Amino acid sequence: MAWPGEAPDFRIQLRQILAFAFQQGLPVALWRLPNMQQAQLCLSFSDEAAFVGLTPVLEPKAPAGFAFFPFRDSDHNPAQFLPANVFFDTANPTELQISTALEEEDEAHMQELLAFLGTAPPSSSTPLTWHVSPQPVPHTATRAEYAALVRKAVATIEQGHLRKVVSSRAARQLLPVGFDVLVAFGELHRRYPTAFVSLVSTPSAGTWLGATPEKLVEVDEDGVFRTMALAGTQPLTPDLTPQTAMWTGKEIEEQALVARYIVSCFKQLRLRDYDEIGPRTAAAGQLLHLRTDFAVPLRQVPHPTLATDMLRLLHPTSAVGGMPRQAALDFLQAYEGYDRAYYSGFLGPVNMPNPGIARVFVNLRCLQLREDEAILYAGTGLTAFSDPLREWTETELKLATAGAVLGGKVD
Ligand SMILES: C=C(O[C@H]1C=CC=C(C(=O)O)[C@@H]1O)C(=O)O
Repeated sequence: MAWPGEAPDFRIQLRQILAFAFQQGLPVALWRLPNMQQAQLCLSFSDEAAFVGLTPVLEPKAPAGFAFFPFRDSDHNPAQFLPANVFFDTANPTELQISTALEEEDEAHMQELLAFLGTAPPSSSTPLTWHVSPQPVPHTATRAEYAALVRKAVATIEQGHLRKVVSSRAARQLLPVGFDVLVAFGELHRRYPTAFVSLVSTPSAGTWLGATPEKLVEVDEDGVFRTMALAGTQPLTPDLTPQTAMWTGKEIEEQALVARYIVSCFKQLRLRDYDEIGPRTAAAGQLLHLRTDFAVPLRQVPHPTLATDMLRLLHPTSAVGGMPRQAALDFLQAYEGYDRAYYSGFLGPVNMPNPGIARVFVNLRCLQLREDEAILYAGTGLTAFSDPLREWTETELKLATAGAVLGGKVD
């Protein structure tokens, strides 16, 4: 349908929809795909309807919406799938797409939304008061605590119980005066053109902003399935380019384990025909990573549910958990010492705007907004060769990606 009322400017329109979602306690997701200019938004008319508990189904007949999954599914951090009741694309700002399958109670929300948009002042200064998670602020590790965690992981690897584990930590930073969540989204959009940039806000999960470089599972408009093995990190300094970067044995091993895990998932599904390109060096903001890209043309393989099956097998990948997978997850549960919540979970649009297209990313380089502070998250892949101080420095570099929208130093 046509945008109700005056369609002043897509930024103001996004602000109006976000203001409505926040005032009404409704879930909302705003995202910008890698290498695209336009942003898209999905608004749901019910917080309860977003609770699904199951890994989303990615096939074309499955519901359309935005997946927002935690690292570890729990009552504190429920798996969510925001139904696409309303879809807005800044490429097409005179239109608002409303789902045809609305429940009776959703109709009332729809009328309220239309009335709100029809009468809201077209102002770029409407304040936005985002949803805040009901969960407590997580423990934030000191440098000494993080070093102890890295040493414990290295010892466990040396004893032969693990090959790799990805430890992580959270950090807190006060929001700058006048912080605006939509301006921050725009800043991530501008700074990180090749990332998946997102703002997800629901009453139960709180508000998350991020710019992730890691694709988990994609099915594109040509029916091609893609995933990637991303690991190994070094700063992108002025004297370096992706072509000239050199990698240590530690980083090569770390990334190879992730690639091998993806291949083992294909094997489990008895899929032999896949393209594998890499590893190559890829830039992500101010960092470089090693990356292997995998692709499968779904129209040429007898495996129509490959994307859903791979999503179930891959999450959490060894780029955020470790190898062997269960042993690494058990180690993190026992020793990491804080709740990752939606950091290193996954997120992205499914069958939206069109059926058959899904783009799901790992929630990295992200932060969670509280009333007056941000919680930032970052992790590092550990092998037998990891050094505690280097790993701490690497988390600082990673925290700075999303932290760039806060100004000042993150501790
Ligand atoms: C766990 C994170 O990054 C992963 C992805 C790329 C490189 C990584 C690394 O070098 O450790 C991590 O596996 C994070 O950004 O918090």
